[in-house]
Amino acid sequence: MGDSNKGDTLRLPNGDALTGDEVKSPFLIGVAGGTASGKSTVCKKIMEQLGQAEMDHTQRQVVAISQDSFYRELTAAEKAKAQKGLFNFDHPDAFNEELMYDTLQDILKGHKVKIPGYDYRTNSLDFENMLVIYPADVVLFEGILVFYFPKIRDLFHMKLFVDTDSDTRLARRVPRDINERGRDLDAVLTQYMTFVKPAFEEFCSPTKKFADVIIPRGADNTVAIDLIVQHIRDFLNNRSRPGSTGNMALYMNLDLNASGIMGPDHFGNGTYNAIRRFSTLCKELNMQGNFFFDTNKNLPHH
Ligand SMILES: Nc1ncnc2c1ncn2[C@@H]1O[C@H](COP(=O)(O)OP(=O)(O)O)[C@@H](O)[C@H]1O
Ligand SMILES: Nc1ccn([C@@H]2O[C@H](COP(=O)(O)O)[C@@H](O)[C@H]2O)c(=O)n1
Repeated sequence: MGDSNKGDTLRLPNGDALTGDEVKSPFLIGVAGGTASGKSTVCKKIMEQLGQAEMDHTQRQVVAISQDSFYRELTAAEKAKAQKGLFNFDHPDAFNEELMYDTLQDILKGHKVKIPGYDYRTNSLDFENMLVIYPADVVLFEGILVFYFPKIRDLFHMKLFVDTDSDTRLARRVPRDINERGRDLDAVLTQYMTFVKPAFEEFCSPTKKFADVIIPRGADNTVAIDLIVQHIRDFLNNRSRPGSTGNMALYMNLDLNASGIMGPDHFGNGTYNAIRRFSTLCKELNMQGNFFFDTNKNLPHH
């Protein structure tokens, strides 16, 4: 970070100030996309390529969290409905928005947090298997509706949308739900037609416009994943550089389409060069159809 930033107030993407010990705030990446689009697989690949997957949880620089941990607890009547496949888990009301927001805020403040796992067989949060999220440099938060709630959307430094066609998603969801989530074929198809598909069209798909980067074909798009991995590497290197304040928000919260207005005086030269490299690569990949970069920046947010 250049001297020009000394004494600046460090801020989260939503404008909240960070002070003192809180400056080791992680770079928060939102990963949205329809069911079975490959969100978890993309996150897993990113973690693997960064050598994080095999690392002890307490030591990881990059961690991934699922929005499923923020489903709200169901009433007895809702549980009964869910067991018959009659509860809509794809509607925004199925999530605990406040808890999700507070937890992400805690993470951005560099705090250790505990979140429950999720058990699809019982449609309930799994408090027996709490996940401890240790402070990290980069946090990936993935889920179908991570860009739906404006307050939460504004917390992300970077927003990725995994864009896989709906036939492929359904073809992947069916075996996954049968083999891993304890469902039968009829129930999967009925739930898909009754809730999943209409909710995708109403709530998830429209959030694609908020993405900074759209990844066609999900985890198959190795070019896009390599680029994102390289970008995160640049971050991690920049953060560990002597003299860096460690504040990712100042590094990342920028409009690359307008990056021509920023000169090396704004950042250290290493950071500036990393941004330029990223920007150039994005333009090239965009032209090759591997990546859509910031396509809808000017659309209204609602
Ligand atoms: N590129 C891919 N090729 C083949 N199968 C895939 C691919 N990406 C994901 N899958 C499979 O599809 C299913 C859904 O993928 P997942 O990453 O869990 O999606 P999401 O997190 O978006 O629901 C999983 O069984 C996963 O193994
Ligand atoms: N008890 C539950 C909770 C969620 N679902 C479905 O999971 C989908 C979201 O997870 P992905 O990994 O597919 O993104 C969502 O479409 C819900 O329908 C469920 O079936 N049961």
